[in-house]
Amino acid sequence: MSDPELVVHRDKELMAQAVAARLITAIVDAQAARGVASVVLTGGRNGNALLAGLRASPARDAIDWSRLDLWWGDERFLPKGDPDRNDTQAREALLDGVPLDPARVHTMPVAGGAYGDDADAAAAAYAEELAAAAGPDDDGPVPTFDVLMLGVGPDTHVASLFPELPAVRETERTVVGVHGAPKPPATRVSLTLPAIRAAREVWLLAAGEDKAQAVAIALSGAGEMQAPAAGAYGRSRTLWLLDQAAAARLPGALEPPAGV
Ligand SMILES: O=C(O)[C@H](O)[C@@H](O)[C@H](O)[C@H](O)COP(=O)(O)O
Repeated sequence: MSDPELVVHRDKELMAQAVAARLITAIVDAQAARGVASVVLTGGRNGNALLAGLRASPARDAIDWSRLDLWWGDERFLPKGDPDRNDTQAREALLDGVPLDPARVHTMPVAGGAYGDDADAAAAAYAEELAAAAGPDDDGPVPTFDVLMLGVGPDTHVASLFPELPAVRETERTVVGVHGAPKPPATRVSLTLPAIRAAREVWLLAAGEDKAQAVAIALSGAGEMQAPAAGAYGRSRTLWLLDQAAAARLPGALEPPAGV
């Protein structure tokens, strides 16, 4: 478990550019160290904005796209190609524009596909895919992701782990079906906290004043059942990437130095 570190950017546009640059460096470093990099993508506006920023960056050519594994932290359980699916939005923002190896793009199952409308079966299949990718050096049935990104919701949810719903209490399974989510669509598939904590680095993204309270709660010692973002940490690094509006309500002791 690593303690949270905070980086506060002037606004959400600059934050997207800076996180894109940070992600390029992290991928290049992981490929240099281990040959292959693995990244877990997040849905949401900040996640999509940083992918678009990455696509626009000339430094993206430093990445060997054929040696990058992509996974998702959660998915809205909707049919293939649905514009509200996180993977559809990621493809539009970046993935369709770079030479990825399709076998390394691990999208979550679609509704109406092999698992019909059974989100629990879809989750179990994704758990198997993760287990198959885990090697002897990994601690359990999930690969050690290099970077796992999570957008933080205004209610402190991350991935599709919403406060007080059963998914946030899961301690065994690595992926679960989520039913009755307060943010549409109600049915989702999500990594659980134990799977999230398998990552080397967890990056939490929040921008805008509607996130300020959630950020303050999650970083002020709240429990993970009430504030799932508080339970999201990486093995070696937990990085909160914020804009000034989202950082505005942090208690004094947590406030980073001004002027970033
Ligand atoms: O499926 C989803 O809806 C997302 O994965 C969700 O967890 C998102 O990341 C947060 O709600 C933050 O979203 P924004 O960045 O749009 O505020």
